Amino acid sequence: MLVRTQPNARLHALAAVLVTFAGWALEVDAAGWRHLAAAIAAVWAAEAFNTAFELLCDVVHPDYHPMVRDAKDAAAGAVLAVSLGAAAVGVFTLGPPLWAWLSEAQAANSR
Ligand SMILES: Nc1ncnc2c1ncn2[C@@H]1O[C@H](COP(=O)(O)OP(=O)(O)OP(=O)(O)O)[C@@H](O)[C@H]1O
Repeated sequence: MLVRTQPNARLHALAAVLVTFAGWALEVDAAGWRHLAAAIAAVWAAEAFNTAFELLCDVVHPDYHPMVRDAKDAAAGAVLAVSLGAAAVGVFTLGPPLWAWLSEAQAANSR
């Protein structure tokens, strides 16, 4: 349902697939997989709660209300915060092996 109805969830799904592929290609170790899996799960959980909250708001108060606006904005902010944290986990987990792979490829090219 999330992927079908929420454009952001489709982006999260694409990011999860890309990160999983990168982790496999870069041979991330068990600790790295733990961090990546926790980050991906946290983003999906936040997205699911945000969607549930938006649907509830729309049922309880379909008309415009500044408090509904603020409540929805706060819930969307939570998704953004978790997504930024997940991006940082991705950079710190995939960055070093990616850097090592790029350096190796460059050294092999210059030989
Ligand atoms: N009933 C409402 N009253 C006031 N503002 C609202 C109301 N419904 C939505 N908004 C505003 O519009 C924004 C988008 O709300 P909507 O329910 O369309 O979520 P969405 O487009 O699925 O967003 P998201 O990207 O957070 O999933 C909210 O963050 C809020 O600022």
